[in-house]
Amino acid sequence: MTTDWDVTALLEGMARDLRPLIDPEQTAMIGIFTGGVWLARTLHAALGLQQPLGQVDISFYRDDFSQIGLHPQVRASDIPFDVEGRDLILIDDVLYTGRTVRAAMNEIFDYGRPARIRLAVLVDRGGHELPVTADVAALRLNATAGEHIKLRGPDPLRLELEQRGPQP
Ligand SMILES: O=P(O)(O)OC[C@H]1O[C@H](OP(=O)(O)OP(=O)(O)O)[C@H](O)[C@@H]1O
Ligand SMILES: O=c1cc[nH]c(=O)[nH]1
Repeated sequence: MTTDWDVTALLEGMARDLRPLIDPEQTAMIGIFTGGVWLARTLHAALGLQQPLGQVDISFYRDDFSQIGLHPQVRASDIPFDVEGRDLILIDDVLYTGRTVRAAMNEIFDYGRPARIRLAVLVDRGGHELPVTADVAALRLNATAGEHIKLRGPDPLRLELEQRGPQP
């Protein structure tokens, strides 16, 4: 697959696709640590959202928490607006199995019951294990099990393809 990815252009595409889905006064955005928060900062500004940006760290909510233990850099989640009845845009860098998104939604529901959650990701790499789909994805790939798509940053943001497992 081509790996000549321009993250700035991909972010512009995400903002363009999100614009018709939002009400800048009411819609709120939440980024998932770490890469999702980097992207959400740019998208939040580009879309002129008036609710403050939220962030979630799903380390304690993962369904494989007991297997992988605690991430060395756990940060507190911060949702500085009322979630109840609100339209939310959840941002992450990569959608793979869908377990991170599921965990993020579990955490968000601890704050209240949103009216709607839409998911926007930089890359949907395929391989979903849960019924989670992205409403907006700048890139949709069919990555193999041995390929890992990694967002590095925050400045500059770079999207890289790494080989981490057995080759097909
Ligand atoms: O759909 P999933 O199978 O849950 O995978 C997607 C997640 O994997 C990566 O996070 P990772 O846990 O590797 O941490 P990172 O944010 O530090 O890269 C990525 O940032 C996504 O959040
Ligand atoms: O390719 C992948 C799979 C899971 N998480 C990532 O960040 N990239």
